[in-house]
Amino acid sequence: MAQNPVERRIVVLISGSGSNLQALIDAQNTPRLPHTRIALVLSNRKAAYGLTRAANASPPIRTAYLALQPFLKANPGKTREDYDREVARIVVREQPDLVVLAGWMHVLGEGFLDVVSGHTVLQGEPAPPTPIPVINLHPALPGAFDGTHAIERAFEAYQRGEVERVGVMVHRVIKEVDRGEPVVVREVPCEKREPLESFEERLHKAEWEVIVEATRRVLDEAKPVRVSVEFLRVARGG
Ligand SMILES: Nc1nc2c(c(=O)[nH]1)N[C@@H](CN(C=O)c1ccc(C(=O)N[C@@H](CCC(=O)O)C(=O)O)cc1)CN2
Ligand SMILES: NCC(=O)N[C@@H]1O[C@H](COP(=O)([O-])[O-])[C@@H](O)[C@H]1O
Repeated sequence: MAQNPVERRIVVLISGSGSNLQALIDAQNTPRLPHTRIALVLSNRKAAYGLTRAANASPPIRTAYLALQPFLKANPGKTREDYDREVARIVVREQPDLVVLAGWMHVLGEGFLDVVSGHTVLQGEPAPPTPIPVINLHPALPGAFDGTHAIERAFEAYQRGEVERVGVMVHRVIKEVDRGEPVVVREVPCEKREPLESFEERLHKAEWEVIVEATRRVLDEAKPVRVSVEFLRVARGG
């Protein structure tokens, strides 16, 4: 009797519209992302539409909100590192197999990274049994346009002839921003003199594929799942 595949759990961190979160929601428990469930969506912006996407999912996905400035105001004397540790506490409680940064616009410091890697144990919380991998979606190719507004910066550099290639990547998250090992890299075509909007539309479509592919790849490293023929048949509405 084949064992029931072990479910893989992911936590997704967002700050905005959540179109990449939506790609993950839609891919859950399909052959693209088998036996995988989003356990929690955490946003650092209350108005992030991604929170609505999570609530509207079927079944609904639990959400949480924690922003840096309100946290500091509510906890006088606490620091950014304390905030990062609180983010880690929220995440680790879900016992995820993977954390995906899908438009999460906050640089995570050692307060977060040391907890999810198991190097630091939070008081009153069990340490994760194994280091929890963290990956980030970034709208640029490795080694260029680190940080925010990368789409616009890369697009303008291409139009000025300063770069010949643009694209998206998902990389592992380390302390150095956008310098972690690439997991999936996808070049996105760009046309000279095309409007930014048409490039952005093409780039986002690539992101929605790359984020699912990268999530599957990293999950399979730790908990490989062979998709059963029966699962495929049911998934295809057979
Ligand atoms: N330790 C890491 N943290 C994060 C990484 C990473 O690679 N290592 N990736 C980023 C995502 N990101 C680009 O891909 C990115 C997001 C935000 C910033 C940034 O400068 N944020 C400012 C606040 C900006 C704002 O609120 O609009 C900040 O954190 O002070 C840089 C890069 C996610 N985190
Ligand atoms: N530096 C990180 C960064 O710029 N991330 C970018 O935020 C957007 C989130 O869109 P979404 O909220 O619709 O998923 C995406 O374009 C992603 O590449």
